[in-house]
Amino acid sequence: MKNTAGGEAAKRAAGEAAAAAVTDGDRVGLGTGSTAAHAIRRLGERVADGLAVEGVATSYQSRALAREVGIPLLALSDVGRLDVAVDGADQVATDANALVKGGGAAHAREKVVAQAADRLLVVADDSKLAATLDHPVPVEVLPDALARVERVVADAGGEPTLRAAERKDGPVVTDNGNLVLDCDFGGVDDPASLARTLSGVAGVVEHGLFVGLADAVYVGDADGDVTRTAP
Ligand SMILES: O=C[C@H](O)[C@H](O)[C@H](O)COP(=O)(O)O
Repeated sequence: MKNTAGGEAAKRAAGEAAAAAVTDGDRVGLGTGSTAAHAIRRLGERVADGLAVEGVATSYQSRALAREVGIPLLALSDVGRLDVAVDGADQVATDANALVKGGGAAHAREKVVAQAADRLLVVADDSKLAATLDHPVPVEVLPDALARVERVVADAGGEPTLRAAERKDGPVVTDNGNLVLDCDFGGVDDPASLARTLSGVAGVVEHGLFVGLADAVYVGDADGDVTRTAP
């Protein structure tokens, strides 16, 4: 669904619905990706109409978009608490309790923002829902720890693939200067347990399993309808 007109309508509907839940005076985490971008654009329109918010970007991309649409920005490094964050996901468990994120390699900053926010609003089109998470889990890795992390992931039953750059020879390098392993574990029956395992490995900067962080999930469909669910 990602590049279809229906997919785009679904993403827009979800993003704009979550942007409507931001209130005057909020400090807002601005997620990364094509769905969060719709929320950022809508927030920019609301700022132009007088909404007073301050944004904290999760990536180069979301910072550039927020500047373009006129959202005042604070640096993530200066902010310890946010009122709300709006962010996308690569896959969402139907019980809304666990997500896979990091398709754009922004999940480390996204998780800092998600944990800092009083409310995390997740936005997604309906193709992202899954009863069992089976999307490869992005793992951001210190370059020197690559071989070690690959080994641990394999021992845990995963198949790690170093993410390759497009239009550049070699690997993706994150905004933080690290590498990304996309780790295919098949179906993840216990996301919390896998999250603990990955977090315990030295050299793992952050992984893309977000467990128990979402406060609401806005799911859009091709007709532009949005369902809001909470775990
Ligand atoms: O690193 C990127 C983020 O986690 C994105 O929020 C995620 O990949 C979803 O992106 P999109 O809305 O473009 O599918």
